[in-house]
Amino acid sequence: MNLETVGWNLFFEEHFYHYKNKGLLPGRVLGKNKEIYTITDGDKTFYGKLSGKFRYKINLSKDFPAVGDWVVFQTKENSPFVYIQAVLPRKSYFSRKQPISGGRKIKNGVIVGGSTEEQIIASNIDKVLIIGGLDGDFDIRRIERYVTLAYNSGAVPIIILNKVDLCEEVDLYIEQVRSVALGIPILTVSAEKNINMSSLLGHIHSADTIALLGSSGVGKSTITNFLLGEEIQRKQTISKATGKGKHTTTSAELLIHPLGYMIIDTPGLREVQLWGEEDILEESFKDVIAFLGKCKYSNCNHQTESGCAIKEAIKDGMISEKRFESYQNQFDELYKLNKKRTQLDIQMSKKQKQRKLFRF
Ligand SMILES: Nc1nc2c(ncn2[C@@H]2O[C@H](COP(=O)(O)OP(=O)(O)OP(=O)(O)O)[C@@H](O)[C@H]2O)c(=O)[nH]1
Ligand SMILES: [Zn+2]
Repeated sequence: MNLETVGWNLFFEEHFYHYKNKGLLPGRVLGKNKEIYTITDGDKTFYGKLSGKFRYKINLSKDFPAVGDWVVFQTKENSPFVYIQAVLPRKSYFSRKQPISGGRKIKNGVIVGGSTEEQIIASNIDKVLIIGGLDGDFDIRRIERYVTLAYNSGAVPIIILNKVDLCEEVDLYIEQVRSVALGIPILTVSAEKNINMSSLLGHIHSADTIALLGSSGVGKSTITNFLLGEEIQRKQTISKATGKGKHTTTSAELLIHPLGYMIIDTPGLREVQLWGEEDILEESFKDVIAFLGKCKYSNCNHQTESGCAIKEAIKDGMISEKRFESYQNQFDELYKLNKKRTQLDIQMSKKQKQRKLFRF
C-alpha cells in the first residue's frame, strides 16, 4: 500500500478508522466499467464489485462509488474481485443532475420536466482548472457558470486562458474574466505552443487531484496531454478517434503522473450542469449579492421600482447588467432544480419505506 501517492490524507484516515479493525482495506477508484470498479492502493490494482450488503443499503445514484472516491473493500480468497463495503465521505466533488425519468425536454440548454437525481461525476478533487479559449469561441458567460460549479465542488479553482498565441489583446480578456471570477488566479497560456505552461505547473503539487472544465475546443485534451505526457495517455486511455489521432474520452478515468499528481478526465465533466442549493451562488456572485437586500422595497423585482439598489449599482457601473442577468439565470435554474429535488426526495423516501415494509 502506498496510499499517500494517490491522495490519501488525514481526512480519509479519520473516516477509515471505523473500518480499520475489521480486516478491510482502503483504495481509490480509478475508473468504472459497467459494474466493475478499478481500484488502486498506490501499489496494486484491484477490480471491485459492490458487496450485496452495501448494494442493498444504497438507493440514490450519488451513493454509488464515483471516480476519485476512496472506498473500503474486502478481499475474498480465490476470487478475482474485491468487494466494496463503503464509500468514504467525499472531501469535494462534482455532480450533475441526471434525468431519471421520461417527459423531459431541453429548454434554453436546461433540462426541464421529468425527475432528476444527483449524480457524482468526479470526487475528491483538489484543484479545478477552468479553461477558456482566447479565440473566436471565447465565452465569458460559460466561464461564469464554471466558476459557480467549481466553488460548489469544494475544489480550488484556477482559470486558464488557453491559445494565447492567437490573441493580441490578452489584457482585455483578463479584465473580463476578472470581473466574473473574483479572487481566482488567471493564467494565460498556450498548451500547443508551450507558452507559459510553467506557470500552470507552479500551481500543481504532488498528490493533487485535478479536474478540467471547459467548453468543447478550448484545449482540455491538449492541456491534459501536456500535463500527463503522451506516454501516459497512450497507455491508459481506452481509445483514439479514428483518423484524426485525437484522444477521446470514452469513460471516466483517473490518470496518474509519475510526478504524483492525478487528473480526472471524464466525459460527464465536459457537459456538467448546475446542481446545488441556490446559496451556492453566494461565493461566485459575491459582487451581486452585496447589493441584494439593499433595495427600498423588500419585495423589489429589480425592474422599475424606485430605490432599487441593483438598478443603481448597474447605473453606477458597480456591476454590469449582463452580470446581474447571469445571476438571475443561474438562480432560476437552481430554483427550478430544487423544486424538483424536493418532489424526488418525497418519492425516494416512499420507495425506501415500501422496501422496508416488503422486507420486514
Ligand atoms: N493555436 C492554438 N491551438 C490550440 C491550443 N491548444 C489547443 N489548440 C487546438 O484547439 C483544438 C481543440 O483542442 P482540444 O484539446 O481537442 O480541445 P478540447 O477542449 O479537449 O475539446 P473537446 O474534446 O471537444 O472537449 C485543437 O485543434 C488543438 O490543436 C493553443 O494553445 N493554441
Ligand atoms: Zn431592487
